[in-house]
Amino acid sequence: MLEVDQLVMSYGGFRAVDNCSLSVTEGSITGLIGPNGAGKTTLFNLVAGAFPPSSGRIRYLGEDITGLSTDRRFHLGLVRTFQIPHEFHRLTVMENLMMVPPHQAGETLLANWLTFGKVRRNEEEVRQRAEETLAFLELEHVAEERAGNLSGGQKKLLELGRTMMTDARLVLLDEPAAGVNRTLLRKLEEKIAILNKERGYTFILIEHDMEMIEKLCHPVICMAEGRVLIEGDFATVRADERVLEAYLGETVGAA
Ligand SMILES: Nc1ncnc2c1ncn2[C@@H]1O[C@H](COP(=O)(O)OP(=O)(O)OP(=O)(O)O)[C@@H](O)[C@H]1O
Repeated sequence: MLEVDQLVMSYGGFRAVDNCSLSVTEGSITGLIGPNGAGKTTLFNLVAGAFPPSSGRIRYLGEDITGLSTDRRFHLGLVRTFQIPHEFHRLTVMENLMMVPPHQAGETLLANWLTFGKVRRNEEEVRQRAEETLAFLELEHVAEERAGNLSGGQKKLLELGRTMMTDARLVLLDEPAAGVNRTLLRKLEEKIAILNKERGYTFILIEHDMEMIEKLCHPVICMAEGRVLIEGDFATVRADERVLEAYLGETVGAA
């Protein structure tokens, strides 16, 4: 579904992504792990189209998308989970779902109000989809709550819900477990698994929570110093000496 070929991203002279090649199979939940600074988020940004690579190519569903804007990628179903923009904290959970923009880039309140005008034409359809999404995520009881008042875990579920308001095919999840309590974490894992199995979403998931990676991801790709160290099932990757060394290097560095 996705092929990253010899991607390079340099910041000044520093290569955050350094000749990175990997592929992602449709229908998988691919885990992307690696020590801090390995280049995982930079790789996500390149795949989502936040900025262009210094060199290398990205192919998605057989098409070279290296030069495509974020919007075009979004229309092809390549979606990075929506953060809830700051100004949306004052809006309710329901409004946050109903105002998912057709374009992710430049997500501003004004742009969304303009979009809302269009959305009103098929408001019933959108409302129905939002209600289904709320039911799926078990968030109906906070439908009229302001998004800013939600817990960390509820916000992550809402972010997933906002993705579900689009026609996503490949979803990039950046640290979904961060700041989420154990109970909601289990729910988040369950919902990701259902979206994958029953609704056909393919996921790439950056995560430091190894329990979540072990439960959900196959394969697991470990990056270090901007490139792929190893890819395989969780047990194989965890036991690989190069992976241990990469993480150990991080621990020693931090100490
Ligand atoms: N805008 C930037 N300017 C300069 N250097 C950057 C920039 N963004 C990232 N880097 C550097 O690139 C390297 C890779 O960063 P990146 O955030 O992609 O790593 P990561 O694997 O996602 O790390 P983490 O797990 O800590 O989020 C790091 O050394 C980081 O300091």
